[in-house]
Amino acid sequence: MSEEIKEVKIETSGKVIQSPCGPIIHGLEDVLVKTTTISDIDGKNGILWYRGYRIDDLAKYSTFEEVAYLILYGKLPNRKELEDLKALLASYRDLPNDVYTVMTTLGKAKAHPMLALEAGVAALGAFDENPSDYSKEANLKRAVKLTSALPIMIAAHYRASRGLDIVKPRKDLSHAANFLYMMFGKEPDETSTKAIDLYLVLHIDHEVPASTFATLVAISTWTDLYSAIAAGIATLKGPLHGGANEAAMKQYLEIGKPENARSYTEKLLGEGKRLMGVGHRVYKAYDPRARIYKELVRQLSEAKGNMTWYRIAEEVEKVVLEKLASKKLYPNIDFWSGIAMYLLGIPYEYYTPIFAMSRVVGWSAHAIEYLDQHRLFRPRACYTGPHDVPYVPIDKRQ
Ligand SMILES: CC(=O)SCCNC(=O)CCNC(=O)[C@H](O)C(C)(C)COP(=O)(O)OP(=O)(O)OC[C@H]1O[C@@H](n2cnc3c(N)ncnc32)[C@H](O)[C@@H]1OP(=O)(O)O
Ligand SMILES: O=C([O-])CC(=O)C(=O)O
Repeated sequence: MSEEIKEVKIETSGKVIQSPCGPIIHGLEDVLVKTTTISDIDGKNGILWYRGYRIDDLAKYSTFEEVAYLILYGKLPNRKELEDLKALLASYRDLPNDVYTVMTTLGKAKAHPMLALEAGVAALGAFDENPSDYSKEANLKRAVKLTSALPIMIAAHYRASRGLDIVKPRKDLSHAANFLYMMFGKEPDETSTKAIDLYLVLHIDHEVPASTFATLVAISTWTDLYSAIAAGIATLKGPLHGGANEAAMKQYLEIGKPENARSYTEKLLGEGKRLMGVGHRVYKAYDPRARIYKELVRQLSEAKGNMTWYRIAEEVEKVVLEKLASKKLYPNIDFWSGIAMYLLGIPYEYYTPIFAMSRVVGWSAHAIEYLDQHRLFRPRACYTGPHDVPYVPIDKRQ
């Protein structure tokens, strides 16, 4: 590593590893990679803003379509702008037959739907009408197209995995209602639609988590938006990130009943293991999205007449607050979100895909924003192996 790089002074509040070449900011904690006007997090006080609006207000008053407009175009839409976006989303409610085939083939093969979604998004990219157009307008159109496409892909995978015929999308339903309609083949009730809609509002963007960074790294090479989104999906899948919603629900299923929750949680923590749906790199307070969605889960559980999963999570939460709050570890959104999906009859492997169905908007917005302040991401590693090792011909090697 050159002297010049060694001499760079790095100031960070994150964890630093001292290497022979200088400090390494472990996991890039608190490293700034871009400026943004899309979202902001106050991790100390547990506050999240989208384009300056508090998440609490948007969760209370806005639908997914409105918030998608806000994230993509930078302002809350007036009625006409909202209707135009809904019409555009509806106009894109279709997939090329070959993309359906990718999703149904992988569904029948019981491939994890996140893997299938990576493949589906890449396949959709192959059908782009004008792949050499990298303009902001073209990418915004692609972002809307992808937003319409992901729920269709997920529902097609789900139905094929259960040996069911696919249900084609309807243009007259909201984004959330159309998704449930394609999953279950009947128009959903208002409570179920609200549960999905709020889930989508709360997941739409979150500054630069691992998946958004993966999207940014990809787009920084001037690759296409589909490839960058596929990178985001690949990264979201992991249980330390979006995959935690699936992992948290599996924990609750293992616990089985509220009476088992305390001993299960204490045992797991006693063994030094991680509780899924707990902790966050940025929030050192209760995740504001978790606070909002917890209330929806409570209401949905009451409406469905099934309080078991809410009660289990509540018991686990008590232990977390007693034992982990001193380490500033609190439930995150994934702690609560899976329970709502479970109550809607959605199998747990689809919880992270539904996260992606929303986050595709944030990934796209960040990719488009980054292209305006673009520079290739290319960090360095500190090489700690030998140099100039004498070459030994294969027959003389030990
Ligand atoms: C939408 C989302 O992506 S939200 C995050 C979803 N992910 C999860 O819920 C998975 C569980 N949580 C975790 O693994 C972590 O909290 C992460 C990955 C989210 C963030 O972790 P980091 O900021 O990297 O914290 P780090 O790994 O350095 O952990 C700090 C300390 O907290 C502990 N810790 C962190 N999370 C947990 C947890 N879920 N359960 C128990 N202990 C935990 C670590 O063991 C470590 O303890 P130590 O200092 O005594 O060694
Ligand atoms: O911000 C993070 O690191 C993870 C997260 O909560 C999200 O992506 O929604």
